[in-house]
Amino acid sequence: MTIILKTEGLNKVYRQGGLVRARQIHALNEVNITVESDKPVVIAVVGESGSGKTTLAKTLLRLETPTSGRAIVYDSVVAGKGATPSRREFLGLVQPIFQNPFEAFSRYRPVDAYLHETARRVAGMDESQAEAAVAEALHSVGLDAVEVRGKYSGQFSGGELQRISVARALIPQPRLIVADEPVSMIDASRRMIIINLFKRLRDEQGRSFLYITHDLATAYYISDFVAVMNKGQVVEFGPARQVMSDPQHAYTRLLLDSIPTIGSRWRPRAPAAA
Ligand SMILES: Nc1ncnc2c1ncn2[C@@H]1O[C@H](COP(=O)(O)OP(=O)(O)OP(=O)(O)O)[C@@H](O)[C@H]1O
Repeated sequence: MTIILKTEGLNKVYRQGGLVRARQIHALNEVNITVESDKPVVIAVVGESGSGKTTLAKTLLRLETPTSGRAIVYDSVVAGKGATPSRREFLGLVQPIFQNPFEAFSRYRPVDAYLHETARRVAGMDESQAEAAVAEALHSVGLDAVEVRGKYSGQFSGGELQRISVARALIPQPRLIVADEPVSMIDASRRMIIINLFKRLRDEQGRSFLYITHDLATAYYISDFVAVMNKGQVVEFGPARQVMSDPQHAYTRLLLDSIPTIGSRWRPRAPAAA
């Protein structure tokens, strides 16, 4: 089996304030999760604001250095002690999708220029390979390269622009895509298009996803595994169905109960009286 994602004693401590009133924030506190599988998976990371989800994403994306511990993606140590891949190898292994697609693309540069740049610089393609890869990536997210060509971010809806972000992330053919709140800025009616796209890319292209969200309903719908975070710790981790339908930790139950309709449906019913 392949180690799709493993974190070993991952810690991230931020220091805030001056010398006198310095404060330590344990954004990640001994995070240990292991996902081994022969098939690509979607791993959801849920938890309330400030629980450490984004810090975990940033650590896996090498945007933050862990204070201690390490992270492994597809059998390769990507963060912490012993991290080996070069920047280019790393970008061919892990790619990000961020929350706000309007921030990912400048208003003054056509969006396809970003896709071409990724193909040339990250994937090392020549012009004609890049042209073909951009067209193929846009096609896999349901868009037509001819219709996207030369257009600016303001000419797309949030949902379309997020699909273009996904297309950009696909160009280097990464094994894992880290998506931090990828649908929270998108019109509610369009969110499922992105969520179903992740599912399709998992099943048809073999991409795995780390899906960070506040939204337990989509986490339940899409994910194979769920990690529940609270105050920098993973308080519950396991197969999605098990975690959501039979939560073991009080915090997970609290989280599920905070969405009454979903929580009541997911929680096991009390056994009927004999
Ligand atoms: N650069 C930083 N410097 C200091 N503290 C930080 C920094 N980044 C995050 N933190 C703190 O680390 C903790 C975890 O933050 P993080 O952004 O990972 O949480 P989150 O679960 O992603 O929250 P949200 O759902 O609101 O995005 C919070 O207490 C946050 O204030």
